Parts: sequence; C-alpha cells; structure tokens
Amino acid sequence: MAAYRAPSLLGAPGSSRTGGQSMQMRSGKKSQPSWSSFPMGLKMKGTFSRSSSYLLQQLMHRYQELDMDGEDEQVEGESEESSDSEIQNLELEEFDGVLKEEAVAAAIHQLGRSGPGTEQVYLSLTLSGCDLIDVNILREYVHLQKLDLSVNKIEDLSCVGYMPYLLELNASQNKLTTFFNFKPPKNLKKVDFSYNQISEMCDLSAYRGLTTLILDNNKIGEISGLEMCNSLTHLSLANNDIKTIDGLNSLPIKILCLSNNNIEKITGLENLKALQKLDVSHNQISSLQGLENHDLLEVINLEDNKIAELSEIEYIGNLPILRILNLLKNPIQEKPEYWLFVIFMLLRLTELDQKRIKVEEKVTAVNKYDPPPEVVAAQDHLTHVVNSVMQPQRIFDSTLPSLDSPYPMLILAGPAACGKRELAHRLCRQFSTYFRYGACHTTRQPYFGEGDRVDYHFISQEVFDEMLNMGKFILTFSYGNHNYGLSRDTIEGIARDGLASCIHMEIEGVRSLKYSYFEPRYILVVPMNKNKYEGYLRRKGLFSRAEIEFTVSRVDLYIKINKKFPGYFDAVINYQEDSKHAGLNPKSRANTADGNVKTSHLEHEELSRKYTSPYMDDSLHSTDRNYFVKLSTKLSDKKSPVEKDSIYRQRETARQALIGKTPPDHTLLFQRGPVPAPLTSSLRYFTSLEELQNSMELAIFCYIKDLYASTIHPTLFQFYPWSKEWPFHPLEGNISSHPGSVISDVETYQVLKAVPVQSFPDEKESLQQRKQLSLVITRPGSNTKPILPPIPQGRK
Ligand SMILES: Nc1ncnc2c1ncn2[C@@H]1O[C@H](COP(=O)(O)OP(=O)(O)OP(=O)(O)O)[C@@H](O)[C@H]1O
Repeated sequence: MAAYRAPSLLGAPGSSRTGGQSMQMRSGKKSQPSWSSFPMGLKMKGTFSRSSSYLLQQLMHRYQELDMDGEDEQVEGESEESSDSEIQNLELEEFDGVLKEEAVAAAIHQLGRSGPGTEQVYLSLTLSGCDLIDVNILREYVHLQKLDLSVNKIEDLSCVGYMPYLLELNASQNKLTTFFNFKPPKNLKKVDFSYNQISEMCDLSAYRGLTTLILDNNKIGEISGLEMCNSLTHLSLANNDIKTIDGLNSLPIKILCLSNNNIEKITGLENLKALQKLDVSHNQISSLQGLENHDLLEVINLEDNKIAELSEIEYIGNLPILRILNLLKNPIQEKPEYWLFVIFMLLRLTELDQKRIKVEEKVTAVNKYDPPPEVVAAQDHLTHVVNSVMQPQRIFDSTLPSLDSPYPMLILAGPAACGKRELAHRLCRQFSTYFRYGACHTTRQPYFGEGDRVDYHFISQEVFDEMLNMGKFILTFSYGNHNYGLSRDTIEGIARDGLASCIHMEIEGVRSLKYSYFEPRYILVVPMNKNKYEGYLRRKGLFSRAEIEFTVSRVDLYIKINKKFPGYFDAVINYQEDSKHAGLNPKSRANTADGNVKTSHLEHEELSRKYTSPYMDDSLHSTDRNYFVKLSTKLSDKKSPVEKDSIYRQRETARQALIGKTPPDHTLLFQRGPVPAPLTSSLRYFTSLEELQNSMELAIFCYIKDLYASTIHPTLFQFYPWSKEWPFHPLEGNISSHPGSVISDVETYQVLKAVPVQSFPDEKESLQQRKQLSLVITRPGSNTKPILPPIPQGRK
C-alpha cells in the first residue's frame, strides 16, 4: 500500500494551493493513505478520546475522498483487514504532542484569500482535542485567519505572532499560564483563552482591534491591561477570582460576564455606556446600586447572589429596555410580594427568573400596586357589595315605583374646599322639600365650626372599619390619610322621607358610585381660576404647602375628565365667580363642546370693575366662624337689579324650554336612563350659584316628574311658581316620555302658547310662594301610599 502523501505546505507561505490544484491532486492519487503515517496521539486502547476521534473523523473523511478517486478498486475483505491492523498500529504508537505537517494538511480548510491581491489559500485550521503540546510548525502558516487549538496541552503560543492575518484564535482548554505572549497580529479580533492557568492579565494596548476576549475559568484576580482596547465589546471573565470590578473605564463593552467570582458590589461600570448584557451571577452581590444609569441594558443575570430587599429593584426600575432579569437563588425571592412587585417595577420585562412573564401577571401587578382609577372604583364597589351580601338577609318594602328604581341623588363633585359643600347646604336649604344634605362618614377630626352629622358623621377608624366590614357603605374613599364613606343608611333615611340626597364628594366617589345601581345626577363644581383657588386655600391656613399643591393639581384632573368624557357630569359649575356674578348674561360665556368656558378679556375686566370682591371672599367654608349665620344671610341677600334681570332671563329661558321652544338644557340634569352625550348646548356651564338655582327649579321639576312619573302630573303645575296662573288643567296620564322635553303634546303646547309672559315676583316672594306650594303638595310622590324604600342589600 502506497503511503499517503499529504499535500505539502497547504496554506504555508509561497505554497498556497488553489482550488484547481486541489482537484488535480485528488484526481491524480492512486494509492491508499496509510494510517501509520498519521502522527496522531491515539494512544488509548480500545477507545478514542473525544479530541482524537474528532481528528480521526477528519482523516477518515479525507481517506474516503481519496478512496473514491482511486483507480485500484479494493476488495472489501482486504480493506477491512488492513484497517484493523492500522488501528492496532495506531493504538500502539506513542504521540509526542508535536504537530506535524500532515496533520495540519488534514485539518486545514476554508479556501480564500487572506488579503487583497493574494493567492487563494486555506484560511482556517481546526486542531481541537489533538493532545498537541508543540505547535511551532504553525509559524509557517502565515495566511491563517481562524485558528482553533482548543483542548490541547499547549503552553507556548508564540507561533501566533507569525500570523499577521489572524482574526480569531481559540486556545481554550490548554495549559497556558500567560496570554498574548506573542507578537500581536494586528487584526486579531476574537480570542478565547478560557480554561487555562492564566493568573494575570497583561497589557493589551497593542490589541486595539480586539472585540471579544474570553478569559473564563482562569485564575485572574484583577481586571487590567484593557485600557487601550477601544474596540472591545465582549469581555468574559467568568470563574476567576475577581473581587472588584475595575479597569474597564469607558470601554465600549456590550456584553460583560463576571459570573462565579467573588464580587460584592457592582462598581466600576459607571462609564460602560454601551453595556447591554451583564452576567454577574454566582457572586456575593447584595445591592443593585451601580446599575441605574445603564440605559442600554437588556439582560441582567444576578442568579445566586445576596439581594434581599425589594427596594433594590428601584435601582433598575428606570432602565428603559431591560427585558430579561434573573434573580433566582437570591433571598429576595422569599418575600411574599416578590413576583408581582418586580413585575410591577419592571413592566417592560419579558422574562423573570427564566420564566416568561404573562400579560395577565402584568395586569395583576399594576392593579395591585398602581391600579387605574376605574379599577380602584370597581374594587371599592366590589368590597362593599361583598360585605353587604355577607350580612344576614333582610327584606324591605319599597317606596319607589319598582325595585329597579334607584334612590334619587344629586352629587356635587369637585376638588376639596372648592365650595361644593357650601353649595350642597344652600341647595338643601333652598329646596328643602326636595333635597336633604347627605352627610358622609369620616375618620378625620372636625374642623372648628363643623358639626357632627351636619357636615359629616365624625367617627373613629375602628367604627369606620366595622361599618365597612358590615357592608354599611356604598362607597369609601381615602383622602389625606383620612377615610370617607357614604353609608347606605344615610341615603335610605333620606329616601324614606321622600327626599333626594344631596351629597358632595371627590371624583373617586363618583367613579365608585357609577358602578353601583344608583343613578344620581352629577354636577361638577370646579374653580377654573387656579391662582385664586390656591390663594384661597393658603388663606384658610388649614393645609400644608404639599396639600395645597396636590389639591390645586386636581383641578386639572377634573377639567380633563370633563373634556375627555362628555356626559360624565350632567352639568358643570365654574364656582370661581362669586354669586354676585349671577347678574351677567350667562350667554356671554360660550359653552364650548370641548368643555372649556371662554371668557373674553374685556369681560373679565368688566367683571373685576363691577365686582371688586375677590373670589371666595364671599364664598363660605364650613370651617368659617358663624358659618350658618353667614350662610343664611347670603341666602336671603337682596338682589341687585342686574341679578334680578338675570333671574328673569333665566326663568324666561326655562319657561321657553318648558313649552318646547328652546332646547331644554336643564332637563338633562335629572333625566333618567343612560345620559346621552351632551351637545354643545346641552352640557352647560353655570357661572354662578344663582344661575344654577334658577336652573334647578326646572331641573327639580324634571327630576321629580321622572322619578314619580305616575303621580306627578296633577301636582306638576302647582309646583311651578308661575303655574298657578295657567288657565288649564293638565290631562291625566299625558306625560311626555321624551327625555328632553317636559310637556310636548300639541294640545298642551297650544294652551301654553296662549299664556301671556309671566312677570316674576322677586326672589323672596318666589321662595315664599314655593314654600306655600310645597305645603299644598307636601312632597313629590306623597299622594302615594307611604312605604319603605327598596334596599338592595340582601334583597330577595
Ligand atoms: N364619601 C366620600 N366620597 C368621596 N369623596 C368624599 C366623601 N366624603 C367627602 N369627600 C370629599 O373629600 C374631600 C375632603 O373632604 P374634607 O371635608 O376633609 O375637605 P374640605 O376642605 O372640607 O372640602 P369641602 O369643603 O369640599 O368639603 C372633599 O372634597 C369632600 O368632598
């Protein structure tokens, strides 16, 4: 058998072999390769090492190629025989670890050009797992670009200094004690020296092109020598003996692996602005401080460290593109809230502790830690429904037409101390036969001048909690460390007397109430001039600076809601102007569809000229001394001619609406059923309390008509101040069901048309008249059999 002659100097200088030459050589071969000529270290008997078998495979492959091309066909039996004997020879042969040319020839691959204008040569050499000790022969293979000498016993790599074109070097799993002890190949980019015995990092300033440096599983105690590696993007020093992260300066490192070291603190990363993936698993790290400014971080592996506190997550809470976090085997995992808390803090995460985060988990986390207002309201509502259902069942009668009819309620919503409480009191006094003030429960202490049960039911926290657990509340709300609650009994008590509750509350209460079966009418009371409002809050001296800021900031919240959800409130009162402004024509303030009140500059000036008293100076707060005295005085104030004029116009408008001539804005206030999205004209802004009160007359009428539809008709015209002079008697059972109109049948309309315009008595007279009328008709619905209100709590 002829000996196999390996092609000489493949890839060696001056002897580069082209593809064409290769083919020629192959086709020219006639002899079989001799196994004995391979200088491989296949010393193990019976079995091959992983590395040896790899090389053997390559050689077998080459052998088969030559075999196929050979002219002399071998007899099958003969071939097997010879192979057996060759393997026996191999097993017996001792390998000295010196790399021979033939082996290089067998392992070299990837034909190409090492540089522009050069001949085609083999560029890659893979001699992994060959028990090589001496690879000096590689000095001649100057064109190599990729060299894999992993899993050998090499101690000296000086041959690499002769490979100026080398780009990638894998010298992992060898016996190197130093690295880069060769003349630097100027293009060297990727180097793997892992699994060696290197204890020190040397100066790599000559390797400026280095992009990847893997030094895992060595004995390195300190990171150094990398200062000039301005292209280094991937550094791995896992399984070393590093205690502090140092020497990385402002390198462009994107991937940094320092796992399995003895690092206690994350330091020295401040300037690694390009960092994307960080692996510091299996260390002694107890804090995430030091990671906060790495805006490009996507992956952090912190497995098996000593992170114990949930608060540590805050350090990485603002990393904008963090997607994968591993905190397995950290004490923090034992915290009961761990999972949801971390998800909430890092909402952009897709994977935590090697588990994919589900959308549902993110929703749960948000609902737990920062629930949207709607969720808070829904949860509040749910709590009260559940608590109420859990109570012993009671059976109730009804005063209302059907069980589905909710109690009548008027809600004044707005920011704290905006005057809505005063307004509620005033309305209840002025329309005492229709409204009663619904006092909420609160755990806050009464302010000076506040009366228990007058403004609130002032109760202790314990009582509040008990009421809550007993399902006594319809809604609860926390504001400034105090709890507020609207109790079912309050509403029922008022309804039992045939009255509608008038309640003031913040938007949170409104949201919660909207989940309930109640269908109140909501009036937004909002001070449009925030400066004046802020000044007023300051002058009160009751609130801290932070409280004032918070309270004023909520004005915007209310305005935003009103704009964003048309129809959310049935009417809006800019309670900014004091009640004297009622004299102005309300039409001078344009009601815009976007919820803004437009007031011209000139008009503003006129206002300030006419009414010098500043905002709120006339407005009362319950904490004021003589609150009730002042309130009564205000209510009985003499009206100026301008005010009277305005009142007249208001009533005239109302009258027109009543007979169907103009769109009945006010009727929307208490219209039953789903509230239609308001048209520009239907959602109106009241510029003063006075204006509202005038509108209220009609509104109340509609409200009561609506609630007591079956019984109101006979009393309808008695109720209205001007109605007693109307020369007709309404037809029984002929009430319009049209939501916007009060009377719409042609017959009634024609009769009304004939009525001369009523000249209205002044306010006092009007009040007097109403009082008398209310005596006549007692209360709306009072001609029905008085029975108890429906109480859905545990209803059967
Ligand atoms: N049950 C409730 N649900 C929601 N909000 C409520 C409830 N009870 C009271 N509030 C609101 O909580 C806020 C704080 O009430 P508090 O009485 O302490 O402040 P205030 O300065 O007196 O406000 P105001 O004069 O508007 O009543 C007020 O805006 C009030 O309307």
